[in-house]
Amino acid sequence: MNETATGPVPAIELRATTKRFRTPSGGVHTAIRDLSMTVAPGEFCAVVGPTGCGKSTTLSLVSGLERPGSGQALIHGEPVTGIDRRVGFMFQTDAVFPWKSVLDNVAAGPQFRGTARKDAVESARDWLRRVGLAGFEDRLPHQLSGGMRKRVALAQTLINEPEILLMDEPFSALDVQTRQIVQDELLALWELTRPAVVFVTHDLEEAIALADKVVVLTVGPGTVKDAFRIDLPRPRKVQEVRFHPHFVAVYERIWRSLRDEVQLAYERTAGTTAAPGGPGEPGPPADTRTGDAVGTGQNLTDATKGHHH
Ligand SMILES: Nc1ncnc2c1ncn2[C@@H]1O[C@H](COP(=O)(O)OP(=O)(O)OP(=O)(O)O)[C@@H](O)[C@H]1O
Repeated sequence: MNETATGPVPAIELRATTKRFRTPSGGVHTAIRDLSMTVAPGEFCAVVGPTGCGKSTTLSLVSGLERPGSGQALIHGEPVTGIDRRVGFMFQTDAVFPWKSVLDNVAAGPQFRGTARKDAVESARDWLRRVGLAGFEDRLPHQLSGGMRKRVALAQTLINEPEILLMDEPFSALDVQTRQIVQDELLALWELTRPAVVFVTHDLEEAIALADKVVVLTVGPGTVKDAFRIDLPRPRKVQEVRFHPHFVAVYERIWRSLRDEVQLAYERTAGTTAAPGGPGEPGPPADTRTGDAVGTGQNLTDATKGHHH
């Protein structure tokens, strides 16, 4: 797919955004530099990159929590000027009211947006059923398992029917089995309303299993290094898609791009005496060819077919 100008207006667009923060010591830290990317309406985009490269900062520009120092963040072609009701969030930590029941937590969003309590509660019941929590409406959040709390968070976010869904490592605190279940639930629910998604993760397997497109950021200040199209069939089950014949090839291709950045980030934090072998290779054993890192970011590589444009 060609990402440039002529297509429909992207749901999300970052145009050459740069973001600098003041550091406690009075210096300036550039978190992202000249970062450009787009997400089409209904597209599921995962963003991977080494620690500290600016993934969360990128999300905060889309959410309106932060403004770019230069460049532009756009939603449906309009500059982001603040928190937008069309945007939903899900973060690593759950944003629940601990003193409210599960039902009231899920109903809170629509009520805040002006829906009458009765309708909000009815809709919350529907969403709790969809995430498999019928019967748990009266529990308090702390009376649920971590996986169940994630489902509450999903219901809480999706009940507002966001056109854009921003997720910052939402499942990283879960054990592997629970994570896979909740990932499948996310995909099934996403299919219902198809928001445009930006999903930040450290886990390349998760990124590929979920996304239509995986964007690799460079070591900080982050900018887009590569973007890979993931042409695995949908609907997907994350456990099954891992065994798709293309999956390992896709993984290797993207890891080759990501690996150098991870290595650089590691060497920075380890000083000049980086341990040989560095951070190691997560995931499937790769047939390790070194270093044919590609392109300058704006090209979209079809990871399943292996062309670099
Ligand atoms: N409000 C802030 N003030 C100062 N520096 C910040 C601020 N927010 C982020 N940074 C710095 O900007 C850089 C990018 O941070 P960010 O959280 O976006 O990275 P990340 O890729 O999400 O990291 P991780 O993968 O570790 O979660 C980091 O060096 C961070 O310390």
